[in-house]
Amino acid sequence: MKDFSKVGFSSRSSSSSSRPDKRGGFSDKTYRRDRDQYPERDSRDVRPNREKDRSPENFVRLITTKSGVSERVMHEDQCRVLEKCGSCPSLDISYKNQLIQKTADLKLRVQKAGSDFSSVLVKDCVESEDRLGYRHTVKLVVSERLSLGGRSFQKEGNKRWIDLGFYRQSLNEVVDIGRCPIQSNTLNDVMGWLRTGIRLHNVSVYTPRNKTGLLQSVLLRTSRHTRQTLLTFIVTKADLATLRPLARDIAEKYMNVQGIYMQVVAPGRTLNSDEEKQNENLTLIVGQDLLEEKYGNFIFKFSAASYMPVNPLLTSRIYARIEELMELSGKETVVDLFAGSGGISITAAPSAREVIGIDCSPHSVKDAIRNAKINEIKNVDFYEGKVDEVLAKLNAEKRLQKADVVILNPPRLGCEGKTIEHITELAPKTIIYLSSFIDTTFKDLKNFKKAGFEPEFFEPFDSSPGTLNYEVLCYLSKK
Ligand SMILES: C[S@@+](CC[C@H](N)C(=O)[O-])C[C@H]1O[C@@H](n2cnc3c(N)ncnc32)[C@H](O)[C@@H]1O
Repeated sequence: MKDFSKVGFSSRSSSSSSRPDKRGGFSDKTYRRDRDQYPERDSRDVRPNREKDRSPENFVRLITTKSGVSERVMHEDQCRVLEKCGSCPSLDISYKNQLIQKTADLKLRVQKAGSDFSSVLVKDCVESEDRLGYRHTVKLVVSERLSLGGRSFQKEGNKRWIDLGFYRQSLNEVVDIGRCPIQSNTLNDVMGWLRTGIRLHNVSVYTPRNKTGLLQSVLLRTSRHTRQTLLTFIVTKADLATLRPLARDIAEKYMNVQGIYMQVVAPGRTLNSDEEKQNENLTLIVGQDLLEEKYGNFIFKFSAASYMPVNPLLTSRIYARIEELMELSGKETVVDLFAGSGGISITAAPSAREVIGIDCSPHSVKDAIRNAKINEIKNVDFYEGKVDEVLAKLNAEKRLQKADVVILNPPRLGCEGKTIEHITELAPKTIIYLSSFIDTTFKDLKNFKKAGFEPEFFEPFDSSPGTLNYEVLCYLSKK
């Protein structure tokens, strides 16, 4: 276990050279100089707020047309690549108005979804207590710039410029996100060490044009509670000889880095969510394989391969709200579908008779079982497999034929196969659907409605301030 009182930079290396030191490590001074090339702020024009632009309709229009947002609120954490990156179109709109905008956006989508939902109440968007620095998991593309301002780096010997970021909208170019204001400081610090380390350890970067190079992207996840961080290098081939010195150096320099992994993915191929979940080619290079996070009063340990929510403080709030909506008296059977590492199951368990959690990821189920043990929860059973298959099996074996409450939190495309049929066979009084992609959720809600489950309200939660994303709790009851 690492000593978390020692967070931040280590001062163990005294070398000030920009080359690796005798042990192959790089110096703090080099790191700081590299970091200063990516300033956090930039000066921008502040345009006056105009009262007439503040109606919800205007906000929806402003974000969808992208033409001249007229309310700009400068705050000290302004992002220097706001427009280039494009991920946070409402970062410089006041937070109060971001919430109004998201509520209005949901109302519009509910209206558009048709007459099935037109009379359903849409509640106000619940705020995120962390408005900046809330993002605790991210996947970043690694790219190497070969020239800057007309100067070629290659012609100047071993100088290199490494970018970590996202593909620029509609262009095949990576925008380095600098010190990203919506990202936790821990992740921003690790990114700084990464840029320096990749450069000084001479790790080659994959270039789609030439189809050469080793490092494609990095997955980072960190804990708000302990700052423990796990890092995964996504590479084109297993090359531990190259990656191990870099991994050792980063783990030694940055005390929060708990474990560093390598994952091999075919060159240039996008890592789809199934591959991320299966993680067959995941190898631990240095350190330990778990980080510890806290939601509400419960402790959770996550491995690098299981699903981990992005905004921890808001996640605690959503779990607490789900538990409240379940109205449990201690006699109920609760079924938690797409249960991940067990967050909802474990939060609900103390108020229920029993909880059954299902997820297809073996890593998440392993984490969920461990998390139940850590929190001394004994009335939860987790099952691994596809939701529709496991529900059918549990029903056939008479292990699960009835439930009082079903909570489901599926991935982007919603429910597959006979999932909805199997849920309605359990005859729950309440169904709670937590959705990150409301447009695809309407399809499932229509099927629930056909089976007699009416949506009573939609409650949005601002999981990603500054961006257009939010999550929605849909509360359904049997009519
Ligand atoms: C949005 S996450 C749910 C997270 C979880 N509710 C939590 O609070 O951490 C979606 C989960 O669904 C799982 N999953 C995706 N497709 C599935 C399927 N067909 N059957 C079972 N689980 C699935 C993924 O492994 C992932 O853990």
